[in-house]
Amino acid sequence: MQKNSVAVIGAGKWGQALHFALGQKQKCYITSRTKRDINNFVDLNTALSCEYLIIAIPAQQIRQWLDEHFEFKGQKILVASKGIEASTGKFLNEIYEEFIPSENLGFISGPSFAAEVIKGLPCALVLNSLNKQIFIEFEKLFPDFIKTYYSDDVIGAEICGAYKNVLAIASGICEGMNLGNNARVSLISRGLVEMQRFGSHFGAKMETFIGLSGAGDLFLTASSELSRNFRVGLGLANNKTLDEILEELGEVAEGVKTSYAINSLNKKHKIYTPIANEVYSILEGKNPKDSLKDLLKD
Ligand SMILES: NC(=O)c1ccc[n+]([C@@H]2O[C@H](COP(=O)([O-])OP(=O)(O)OC[C@H]3O[C@@H](n4cnc5c(N)ncnc54)[C@H](O)[C@@H]3O)[C@@H](O)[C@H]2O)c1
Ligand SMILES: O=P(O)(O)OC[C@H](O)CO
Repeated sequence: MQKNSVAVIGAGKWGQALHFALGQKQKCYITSRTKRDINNFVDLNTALSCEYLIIAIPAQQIRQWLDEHFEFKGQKILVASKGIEASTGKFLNEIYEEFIPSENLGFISGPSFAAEVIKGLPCALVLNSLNKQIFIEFEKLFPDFIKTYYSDDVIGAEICGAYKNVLAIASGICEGMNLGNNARVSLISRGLVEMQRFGSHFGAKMETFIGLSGAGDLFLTASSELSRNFRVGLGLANNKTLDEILEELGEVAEGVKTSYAINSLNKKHKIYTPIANEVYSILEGKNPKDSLKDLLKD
């Protein structure tokens, strides 16, 4: 393993933004499935030999990627994805822990549009790990324009990062239906309560929901067309099919598959999640106007 070396795995929007950010203080490698014309682009084996890895591949692809490509050699890993595995209902920390010891794992959360990070605009992020040493080591790698906070609430961060994407779809639907600011903010506020109810069932801490990982990322994602998930919602309200929306988007919108995962988890654990239920139903073909009626009377 190359001591003190850093690599980003996955050269999508977020991988490239993190590569830019981490490249401010030290050399930062990047790799992806297909070769890209990016500074310090390396093959996968070179990246995997780095001491510090930041993995930014879509949530639904993580298990297969770890299974087929990853070899644990003591690397310290920061997970940059946000989502829940639809086929199993597992949170990303649960998947990673099947392959890597938890003391080597950290998880990024908080409001962070890649499009702004790649311009060097300021933001604040949370690095979540059960091992504070992971935070101490990764914190030093981040540039001055990103303020990092520590939390040990890994499950809380994972749930917030995943759930807010589903709520952003709901908010985009609300916006696309021209329901007004009162409706959108009511939806976001009740979404925060719903996300906290869901998360506390799995042991997440209350403080996580009112901080950057929870309210912070939810307010950002559910109120801006920069969000891919919000744009999925706009498309659904405008009667586009999901296939059309995803094709136009050309990037991952994690909230779609995550809403399937939440639908299974809330049935299994009997958690009351009316907004996520309606997003799931709309993705399955329900008319958003019927969802609105049901949400107002539920
Ligand atoms: N874009 C953002 O603003 C942002 C911010 C925070 C977190 N995230 C999260 O980061 C993750 C990645 O998002 P993104 O914006 O980079 O998405 P993206 O659609 O821009 O890129 C996804 C990348 O993953 C790669 N990929 C897809 N399948 C793969 C596989 N099987 N093996 C290896 N690589 C594969 C693709 O080639 C692509 O480079 C998502 O979970 C997202 O929620 C994104
Ligand atoms: O564009 P989205 O909806 O995937 O959101 C990106 C980030 O998660 C915002 O923090």
